[in-house]
Amino acid sequence: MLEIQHLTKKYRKLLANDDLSFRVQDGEVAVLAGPNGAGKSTAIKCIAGLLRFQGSVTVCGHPNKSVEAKRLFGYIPEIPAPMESLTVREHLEFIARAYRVEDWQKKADVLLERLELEDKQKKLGGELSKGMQQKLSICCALLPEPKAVLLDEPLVGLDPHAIKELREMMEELRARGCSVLVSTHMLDTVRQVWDRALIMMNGKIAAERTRREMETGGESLEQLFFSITEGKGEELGSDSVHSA
Ligand SMILES: Nc1ncnc2c1ncn2[C@@H]1O[C@H](COP(=O)(O)OP(=O)(O)OP(=O)(O)O)[C@@H](O)[C@H]1O
Repeated sequence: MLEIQHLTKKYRKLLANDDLSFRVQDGEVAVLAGPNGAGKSTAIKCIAGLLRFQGSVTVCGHPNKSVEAKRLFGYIPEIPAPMESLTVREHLEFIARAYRVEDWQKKADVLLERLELEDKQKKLGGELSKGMQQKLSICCALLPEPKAVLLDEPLVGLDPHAIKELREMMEELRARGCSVLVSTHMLDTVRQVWDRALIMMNGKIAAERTRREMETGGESLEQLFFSITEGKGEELGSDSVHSA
């Protein structure tokens, strides 16, 4: 489980995340949506332990910056950053050794095949296209079979085959009890997958719904998104991100 309590992040005077609290249960896919500048990437980077913040984040009960937590979560950043001088295969070997992944060669083969990178294994990180870098980033995050996965705009730049595979991978992660938090603008693409929707606006969670609540209320994810972001929603401020 991912548990976020009172997460607050300021960039100097800019309050980018304002007291966020939510959970992503085991076997649940939570989608984090919101307009540009709402604070989604900042939240994901804080949860991944890449930024300093106030509040607490735990991964399966472990503080997010602990070694125990880092063993348990995978992170797919918005902008992939492969190592220029390692090949695709060497990236996976590096991850396998760092995380002590058993039987990693077979698991790597499956991931590479699913994301159509099997013929790119000898290419260097610096020689990959943006989409290939993104696919490699997904393979690296999923190879250790994490218990929680953070995906920051993972669909941008992927071809239709990879989008379909990633969607199926999210469903498989959920089926094996993983907590998945995915930030995206492509609401249509995650329509089949999400269990919990978190709509961010002005650095806050402006609305949180489970799929069941939405289905009961007859509301779609898009309707909720526009009702919040076009000013007809709940508890909103007027600026896109407010200063402290
Ligand atoms: N390194 C930084 N230094 C200062 N301000 C930053 C930094 N990174 C982000 N911000 C600001 O924090 C706010 C939230 O940005 P963030 O990238 O988290 O939004 P987002 O919801 O992910 O947006 P997008 O959908 O455009 O990716 C914005 O006002 C942004 O300008």
